[in-house]
Amino acid sequence: MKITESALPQGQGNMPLESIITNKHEKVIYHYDEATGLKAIVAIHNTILGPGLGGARIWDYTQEEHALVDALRLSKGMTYKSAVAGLDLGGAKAVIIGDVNKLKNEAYLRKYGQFVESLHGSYITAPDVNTTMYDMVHIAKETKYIVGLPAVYQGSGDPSILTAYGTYMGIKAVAQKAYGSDSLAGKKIGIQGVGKVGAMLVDYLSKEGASIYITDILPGRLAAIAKEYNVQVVQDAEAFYELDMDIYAPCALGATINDQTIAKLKCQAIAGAANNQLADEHKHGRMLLEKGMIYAPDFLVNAGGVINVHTEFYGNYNAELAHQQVENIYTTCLTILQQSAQDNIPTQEAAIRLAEQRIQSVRNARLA
Ligand SMILES: NC(=O)c1ccc[n+]([C@@H]2O[C@H](COP(=O)([O-])OP(=O)(O)OC[C@H]3O[C@@H](n4cnc5c(N)ncnc54)[C@H](O)[C@@H]3O)[C@@H](O)[C@H]2O)c1
Repeated sequence: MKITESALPQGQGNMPLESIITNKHEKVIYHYDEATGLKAIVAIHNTILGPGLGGARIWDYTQEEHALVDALRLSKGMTYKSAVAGLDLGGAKAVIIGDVNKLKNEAYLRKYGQFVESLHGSYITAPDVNTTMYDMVHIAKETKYIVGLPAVYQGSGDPSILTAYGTYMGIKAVAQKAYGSDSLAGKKIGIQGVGKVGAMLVDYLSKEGASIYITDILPGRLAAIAKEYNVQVVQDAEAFYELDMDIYAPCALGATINDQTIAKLKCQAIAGAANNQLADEHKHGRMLLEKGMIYAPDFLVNAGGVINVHTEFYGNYNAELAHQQVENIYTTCLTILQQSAQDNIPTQEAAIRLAEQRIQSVRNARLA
């Protein structure tokens, strides 16, 4: 089976189910509840470093196989994200199938919480597409294996704040590599998508004196940001790729780095918060390398959110510790960029290699 981009909320299309299944997931569980209409899949990819943590997304998939593919792919991504961020967490993801507007209510969320509880902590749930930190409050009535609650419930609150900070660190790291200095003063930076993360990124970049270009499909978002900050608004989404910018920061959708956009982009570097930026991880990672364009791996740059909830899971939420750990994205990113240059491999591959080495070394330490 092949799926197309439009079938998924975000991410890579044309990925055969068979190739994803060979990713060696530890466990995949399907749960159906007739009374509430809950249909959920939890995919646990790898728990060598710790319990599998990943968000729960609700999406009205046209076919249930698409949901399975999404769960398998995203849970594997979480394994790498946590491993490369140095967290004691494995990778997992929950995908809940259905129309969020028709189905989501307290009973539905509590039923989902019971399902999570039945997995005895091998999976820890969190907010994702169509699930908010306020939904977590209902889910938490049924399970202790949950993070991402609002601050008033002793949770870590809105993850976007640290995701934006991590993205800012990634941008500074690519600038250091490209220009020999991580100062962003005067650098032309294009932010695609000024939602929760993109808007906060504008704030960091404007404080550093960057020259900021923004685009978004929502004119209201553009107007709100332009009212508050000195930014150039680009209405034409396609023309955005051809801008004379130094750094491109994708903060909207996945798969925006593809055959068409690589041909148009003139920037020196790419670093942004969006998940699954490379339409084809191998092909487009290699194309960027060959074009001499520095690419900060997305799952490293946007790890601020999972770093934030990580400290919530292991005891009391510690904002200061989380902030420090997010700052480390800068150093890790430089290490990966260096490794990629040294071995002439795409940065995404260098990041995956680093994650796999860490998982393997911890596995070896346990066996020794
Ligand atoms: N929020 C987090 O903590 C977090 C963590 C990890 C990854 N991410 C990823 O970062 C990205 C941004 O997250 P967010 O929380 O800011 O989301 P958001 O929904 O608040 O913002 C996304 C913005 O992108 C805009 N957009 C959508 N399609 C677009 C297009 N074709 N061109 C230009 N703009 C477009 C939307 O209008 C919106 O303003 C997403 O890909 C998300 O999955 C977010």
